[in-house]
Amino acid sequence: MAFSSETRHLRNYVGGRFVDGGRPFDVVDPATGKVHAIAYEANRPIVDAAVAAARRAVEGEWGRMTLARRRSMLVAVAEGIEKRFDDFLAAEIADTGKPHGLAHHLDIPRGAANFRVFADVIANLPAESFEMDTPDGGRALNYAVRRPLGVVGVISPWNLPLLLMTWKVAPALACGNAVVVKPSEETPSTTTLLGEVMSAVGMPDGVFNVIHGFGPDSAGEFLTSHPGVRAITFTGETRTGAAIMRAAAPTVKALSFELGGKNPAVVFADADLDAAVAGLSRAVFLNTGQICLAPERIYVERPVFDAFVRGMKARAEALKPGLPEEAGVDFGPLISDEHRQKVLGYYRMAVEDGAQVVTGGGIPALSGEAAGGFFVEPTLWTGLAHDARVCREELFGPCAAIIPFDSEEEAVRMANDTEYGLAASIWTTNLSRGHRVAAAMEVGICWVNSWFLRDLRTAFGGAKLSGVGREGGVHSVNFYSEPTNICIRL
Ligand SMILES: NC(=O)c1ccc[n+]([C@@H]2O[C@H](COP(=O)([O-])OP(=O)(O)OC[C@H]3O[C@@H](n4cnc5c(N)ncnc54)[C@H](O)[C@@H]3O)[C@@H](O)[C@H]2O)c1
Ligand SMILES: O=C/C=C/C=C(\O)C(=O)O
Repeated sequence: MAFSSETRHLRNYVGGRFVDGGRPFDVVDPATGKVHAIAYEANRPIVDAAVAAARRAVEGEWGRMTLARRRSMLVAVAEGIEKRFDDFLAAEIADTGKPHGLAHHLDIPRGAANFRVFADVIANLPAESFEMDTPDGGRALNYAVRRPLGVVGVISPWNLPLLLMTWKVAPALACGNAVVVKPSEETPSTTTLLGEVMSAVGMPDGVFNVIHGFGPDSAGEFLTSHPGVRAITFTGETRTGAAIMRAAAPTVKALSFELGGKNPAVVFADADLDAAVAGLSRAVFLNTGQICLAPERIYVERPVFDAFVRGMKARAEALKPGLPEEAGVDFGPLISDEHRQKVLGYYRMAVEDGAQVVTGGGIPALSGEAAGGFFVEPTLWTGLAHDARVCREELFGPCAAIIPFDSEEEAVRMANDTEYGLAASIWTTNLSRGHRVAAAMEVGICWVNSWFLRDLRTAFGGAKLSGVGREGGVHSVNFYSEPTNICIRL
């Protein structure tokens, strides 16, 4: 599969080779609305074969490999991605329509970085150890060794396809597991390419498997209900997480979920306003708002409210929508027409609920190929009640409601008044306030005077309906392996 002009065929990757079979389905380029690839939906026998291949890998060469060798395989995968950087870039851009610069700076480099980081993390783990008295006056030593879980199912979304998939695959492999990955049906290309890289670097057969398809009654459900899979790691919508939990319950699998959000940002009057406008306009509009960490509610202290809104409006209106490779384009389409209809429905709902539309609210006028793409305008609202539906439900679009507040207490209360709890972003130059408000946020990740600044060793995940568990650094290791305590009478 060279990522050039012709329609690509994305096959399932099982036991170290691409296999025939499965019902074909179209993969659409959201920037043009045109089909650019055909993927093959894995049926139950293909999923069974993938799980069996993964099992054999864990029990075979991969399971017996030294840590040093396993780590060097992870580094080889990172290098393999870098070697085919342009192919990954073209594949990610074709699936998502995102601007070239964004995929170039974020998605593909992070795909490689995820493998390097976990090759390091796994080499630097302390072993737990406790010495104890025995009832007869002797001594015993306890220590724990980590063992892989076995076969791990990875289910990933479409917004940052390579980044979010490798964020799970890399630590799972670092811990000695084998994986069966089901990428989003909207964005199957980079995961398929990773299969080619795995073969090229000599990864043992079955360590990495790819099954394409959908959720219910398709590859996703076959995987999450499979008795041979010991754990499911999932990123996506909260209600999909609930469905996966049900499917996984009869075989009591370990679960790690990174789910939806309705993230708040809080801008205090003492903030560096230019920095807040620059930081939050990036946060709201990057990847066309399709980042789980993006704020969709911005609370602004009243004295700086008007100036903040003016600044955000100017930034929104300076964005240039268009085809990914077009010069100056920094704003891509939404992932699908279906998602666009959902976002536009919320745009209408905001107006019905009394919003003043500061900017946007519709579809940009584009000509040429981009006219067939799934674009919407970057959109900002004021005048919405804090409990309006647009302020409560995740839109996953390039938009935010901007709401004034008068006291720190009120800001904290409104920010936390949500069933989600993924991320928050606080803007202030008051050091004590920054620490205080950050610690009061009911979220998994809180940034102060920044957003989406990532140290991959830190805990990442969501509170409340935004997730189950934490990944990142040792937190990933704690999910993808389990300790066996060994107690030795001395
Ligand atoms: N918390 C995070 O780190 C994080 C990161 C990125 C995206 N997200 C969330 O992801 C959502 C957007 O992504 P999406 O639309 O691809 O999510 P989604 O839940 O629709 O799909 C995610 C994946 O789950 C699969 N799936 C769907 N139904 C399934 C089922 N019943 N059984 C098994 N698999 C099933 C899909 O095919 C896809 O691969 C947003 O809600 C966003 O907030 C969260
Ligand atoms: O859309 C969600 C973005 C999640 C980001 C990460 O999981 C990460 O940076 O590791």
